[in-house]
Amino acid sequence: MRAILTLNSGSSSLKLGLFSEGLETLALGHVDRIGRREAAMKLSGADGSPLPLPASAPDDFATNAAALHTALAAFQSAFPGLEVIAVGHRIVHGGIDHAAPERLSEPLMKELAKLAPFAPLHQPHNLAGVRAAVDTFPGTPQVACYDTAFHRGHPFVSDTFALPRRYYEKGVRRYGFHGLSYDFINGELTRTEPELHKGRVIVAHLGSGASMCAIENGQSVTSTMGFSALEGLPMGTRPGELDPGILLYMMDQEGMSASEISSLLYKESGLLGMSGISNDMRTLEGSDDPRAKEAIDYFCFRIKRQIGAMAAAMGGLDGIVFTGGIGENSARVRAQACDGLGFLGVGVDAAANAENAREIGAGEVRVLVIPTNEEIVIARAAKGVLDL
Ligand SMILES: Nc1ncnc2c1ncn2[C@@H]1O[C@H](COP(=O)(O)OP(=O)(O)O)[C@@H](O)[C@H]1O
Ligand SMILES: CC(=O)OP(=O)(O)O
Ligand SMILES: [Mg+2]
Repeated sequence: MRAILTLNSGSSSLKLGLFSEGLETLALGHVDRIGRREAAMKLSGADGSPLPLPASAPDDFATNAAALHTALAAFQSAFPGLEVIAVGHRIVHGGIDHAAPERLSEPLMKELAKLAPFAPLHQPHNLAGVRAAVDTFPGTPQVACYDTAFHRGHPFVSDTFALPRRYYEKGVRRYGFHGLSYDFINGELTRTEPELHKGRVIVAHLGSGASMCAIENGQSVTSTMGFSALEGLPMGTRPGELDPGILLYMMDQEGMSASEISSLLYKESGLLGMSGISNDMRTLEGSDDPRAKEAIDYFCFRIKRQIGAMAAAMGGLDGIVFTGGIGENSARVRAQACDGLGFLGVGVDAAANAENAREIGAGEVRVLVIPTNEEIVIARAAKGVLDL
């Protein structure tokens, strides 16, 4: 069986997708906590039912490459005769120049590696995923799909910081991320909501990483994430928007090094840092600790602020789409983020919201819940680029 494989390698997780040449989903995989003893893999077939897992050995998930091999072995036993004809990769950062998916080559890998300092939690792992796939499938074409690409056409005011111009020239710009997810939602709106698609829509991608994007007539206007995946909304372990004076204070007064600050910002802040309990929204929602409530309140308040800001950026609002693990599943977050926005025409129907219904709005502004699918965007791009 000929298939397209998609990979999304994160710092401690690996997501895989297996698609037929006709782009039907054959299987999905998710490996969590790579490199830790509690590492775990979940595989599901086309209908979402779990696929059998092979017997596991201690080193199966020791590294990204090991996790990839383990997951592939499981796919191979579930689909005898599996032949991977292309591998598509989520590459978080495409920099200034890469605005469309493209075939990976050694020179391109070198160029993309130079962007690693811009996305230290993602880019090196994405590229390690490419290396592992090249080793596993020598000669098989590999395609890069950039998380930044969706935003490359946004206007200059959304692309720049108010720093001396030389930094802009050096690439210190607002890139924006989660573009594969926004691309998917945008495509769904084109297909199912053509009128709304022509209008002004805010998409809130709320997962472990979280961002929002204002999309007008299918084009990214502005996004909460900028230069790095740290800006904007608070996230599982990242703080989101922060006064840069705090970083100066940490360096000058607390004597913190760049790597200590980096660890604080990427791994110890956000929902985890605020609550002191967990980076996982489900756990926080299940907790009666007041710090869990405060962390959720802060998360929702920042989303609400951004809805107002983005509506202003577009001169009005026709729809809001919630997506990502939290956006798709947390009725509490959706309700709280939209609470008090009646002046914008935003309301939420409590019963529909509680059921995670597709349409949850109760005002003039459409409010939708649409599950994202970054994997299919990668598979489509691989097929398109390689003309399969
Ligand atoms: N039923 C639920 N209620 C609230 N939050 C949920 C629910 N299911 C998943 N989540 C949250 O979604 C987040 C993970 O989102 P996801 O998009 O899967 O992450 P990733 O960015 O790793 O792909 C976690 O905070 C998780 O708690
Ligand atoms: C860019 C980003 O934050 O990605 P993720 O949500 O996968 O962490
Ligand atoms: Mg994500």
